Amino acid sequence: MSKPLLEIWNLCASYGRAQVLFDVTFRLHAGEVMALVGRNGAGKTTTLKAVMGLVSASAKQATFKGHSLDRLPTYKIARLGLGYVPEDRRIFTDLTVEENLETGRRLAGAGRSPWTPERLFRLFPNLAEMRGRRGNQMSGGEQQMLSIARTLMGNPDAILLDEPSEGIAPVIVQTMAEAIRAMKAEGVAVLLSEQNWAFAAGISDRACVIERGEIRFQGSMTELMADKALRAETLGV
Ligand SMILES: Nc1ncnc2c1ncn2[C@@H]1O[C@H](COP(=O)(O)OP(=O)(O)OP(=O)(O)O)[C@@H](O)[C@H]1O
Repeated sequence: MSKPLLEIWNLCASYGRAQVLFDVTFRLHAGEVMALVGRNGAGKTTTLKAVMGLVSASAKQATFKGHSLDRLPTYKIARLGLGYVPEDRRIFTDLTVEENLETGRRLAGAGRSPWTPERLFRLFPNLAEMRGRRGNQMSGGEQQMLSIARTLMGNPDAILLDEPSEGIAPVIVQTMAEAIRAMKAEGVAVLLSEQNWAFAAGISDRACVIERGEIRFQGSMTELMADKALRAETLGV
């Protein structure tokens, strides 16, 4: 397998005196979709935030494209090409879809074709139909897609998506799945934190199972699908 794009070892994090991540270790390879799955409160969001430097880690060894992330502030991590879409949809509600996309624009790395609004509208056809609409007139699912599209405007090599299917209508969940597959086809690696097992299983190549802040499994999605006992114990599915 190719050299990992993102590599995390022994990540530990606490809120006050309560430790919530214990030696979390995983790798994300270029062009793959990996699901970080686990029950409510297992530590998925904290893992993504700690990778991005938004939660301070008591121990962290992380590299992205060979650069150490250990002491970098969040904006520098993002500039290396690691995009992050939090659960709470960071869009500008007073701006239109097109204006929101412009706020995310950054130059693409050498040899890569940059994301443009037109390319993103092919990925998210429903955003194309509302390009002049303001964020505050969009549904939660539409805002979620805009948040992802805006992050792609920064031309990341990989993107961390926190629960993209949460609280959105089933028809939009399907569009979201197609968009994630298309992102992968365009060469963007995706680390997806998810509680929606069916959604994660349908689009991911590999999976990490996190339970009470510890990684219990890392392997192919096919392997995890076959391990009914582990799924029942750690995910309840
Ligand atoms: N700001 C905070 N202060 C204190 N404890 C927190 C904070 N955020 C999360 N926690 C706790 O840390 C643990 C891990 O939470 P985290 O949000 O990372 O889990 P999760 O797997 O993403 O769950 P969810 O799907 O509910 O977001 C939980 O026990 C949670 O209660």
